[in-house]
Amino acid sequence: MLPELADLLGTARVVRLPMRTRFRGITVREAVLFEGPEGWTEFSPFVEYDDQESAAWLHAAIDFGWRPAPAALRDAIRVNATVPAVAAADVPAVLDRYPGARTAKVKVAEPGQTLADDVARVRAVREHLGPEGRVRVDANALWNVDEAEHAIHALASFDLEYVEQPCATVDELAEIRRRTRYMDIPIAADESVRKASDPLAVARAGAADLLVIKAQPLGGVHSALRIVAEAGLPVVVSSALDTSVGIAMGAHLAAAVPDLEFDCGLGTVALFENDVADSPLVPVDGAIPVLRPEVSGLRLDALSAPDDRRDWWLDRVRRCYRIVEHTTAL
Ligand SMILES: O=C(O)CCC(=O)c1ccccc1C(=O)O
Ligand SMILES: [Mg+2]
Repeated sequence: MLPELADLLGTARVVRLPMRTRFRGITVREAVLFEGPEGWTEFSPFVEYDDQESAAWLHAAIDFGWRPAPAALRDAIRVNATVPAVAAADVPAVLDRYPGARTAKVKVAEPGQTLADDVARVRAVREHLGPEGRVRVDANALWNVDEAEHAIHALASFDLEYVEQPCATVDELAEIRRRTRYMDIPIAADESVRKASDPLAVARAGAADLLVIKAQPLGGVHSALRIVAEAGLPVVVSSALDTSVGIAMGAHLAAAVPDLEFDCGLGTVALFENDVADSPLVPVDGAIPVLRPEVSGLRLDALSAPDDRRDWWLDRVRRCYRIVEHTTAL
């Protein structure tokens, strides 16, 4: 199942996509695309990740390009709008890029901002979506337990669907979950799943009500599906600021999850100025279709990364391939 390194590298295209709005400190996102027998696939670990962590992302890329996807149980996936840590006044412009979305995920706890900024942003989202909208927030592990308790209490009046990764560790998640139980707001684990040596530890500890599941960091569609089955918790399938190709990987995972009660974080192509497909996987009527987008050669050329970045990424692919070779379940 594992392709030869030369075959992998032979189809590699390294692209750079400018973002419309800064997200997680990122204004330009780089990705490697490969074309396997199943179609185009993506490798895009964040630049600061080490090779060990990035190897799971390469495993995922190979899985999606070289192994048939599991049977799809649905042909469209409802997605949430993703609202970066923008000023409240800019919220309507962000939400307008997600036509038909009934759910929004709002970034909070951004370094350099205050709880008042978070409250104003979440209020603006709630006002825009109306009482029937679903509003969730994501703190990316940036609060300690006391800060989280204070912030969740301040945000509770906006009727939160859940709070994603309020604190960093499994113990802290368990503690904040105990402390906020009276508010009846579920706690979701993201980094505690995708960056943990044991992605099931948080479920086993009873430290979260639901899990955020991402195909690339969890080693691909098949291995993520196994984690979903073993965790026994509800899941949200999300992504990592991918091109339409990586989003398609997430859509195929979401399509195969037995129970999908939450809208998925697969609408983020809307945050980019450009994409590798003429028909990008952006939400229409609040959903994306489960398909592999047609990648455009012209767009790949226009979005090509400069030579030094291409060399950096291909070296990274070589190093990660050596790790995958020795650990693979493919
Ligand atoms: O879930 C979403 O709405 C979009 C994806 C997202 O938020 C994200 C994208 C890149 C890196 C981290 C995260 C995150 O969920 O923390
Ligand atoms: Mg998250």
